[in-house]
Amino acid sequence: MSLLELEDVTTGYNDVSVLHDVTLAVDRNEAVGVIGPNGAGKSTVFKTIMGYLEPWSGTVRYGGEAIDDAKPSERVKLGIGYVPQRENVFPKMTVRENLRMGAYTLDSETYEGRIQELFDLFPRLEERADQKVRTMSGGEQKMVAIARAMVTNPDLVLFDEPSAGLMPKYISEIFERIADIQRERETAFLIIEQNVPIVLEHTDRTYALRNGSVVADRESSQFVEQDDLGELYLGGSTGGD
Ligand SMILES: Nc1ncnc2c1ncn2[C@@H]1O[C@H](COP(=O)(O)OP(=O)(O)OP(=O)(O)O)[C@@H](O)[C@H]1O
Repeated sequence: MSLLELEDVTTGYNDVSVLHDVTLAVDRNEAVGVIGPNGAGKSTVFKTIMGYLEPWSGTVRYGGEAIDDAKPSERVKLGIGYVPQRENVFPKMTVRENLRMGAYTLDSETYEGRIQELFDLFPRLEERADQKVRTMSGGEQKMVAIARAMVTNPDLVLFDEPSAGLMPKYISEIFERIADIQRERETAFLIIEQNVPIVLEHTDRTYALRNGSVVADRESSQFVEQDDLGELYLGGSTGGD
């Protein structure tokens, strides 16, 4: 049984459908990428998983149970973490205060233990625990955003464009931390990326979306070997494989 499953999900905004029969799964401790051109529906997939959008048809299951009726906050309690692409930190607050904001569902004893575990995972954040986040580098701010999503000890983290706005060396560092988290916490990741080579290098499997449909679902290494990425991205292929 997969940790997360979307089965034949169709949804959209107002009366315009954006996703068409999207079927997607993430197993425990798996890193899965979602790629596709602008407007393909990647963020819409995330909004549907978090419960900000309801499926018009189809189902979202987590741990084998349908969660279509669960509010976003209930999905966080079930174990789904989310790192949005923008506005993912509180810039005027310190690192510690940002982590506290991620912990609103925890009692204070659990929270203190959790924070120490996170500081062990992100030593640079412990050194800067009392620094205001807006004074930190882009890479460090992204570390804060990941750590904040990890406070509730999720089994699955949705990560919207880890590489956005970062220099290459920070991008590598972010993906190394994701790999550390996977290794140490057995957390699964579902990652939207515009930086296709990076996501294919760092994930086990990847879905390609185009016009709201899944046009390919393969082991990430297979995308590189099959050499049809340009075609999938720019059009020409309409079927799955
Ligand atoms: N709140 C909204 N109201 C109406 N339409 C929307 C809304 N959000 C997204 N859309 C539309 O849904 C489609 C898919 O958008 P989505 O943001 O999911 O794509 P994306 O693949 O994440 O794109 P990008 O890579 O540019 O972020 C687009 O046509 C977009 O205009």
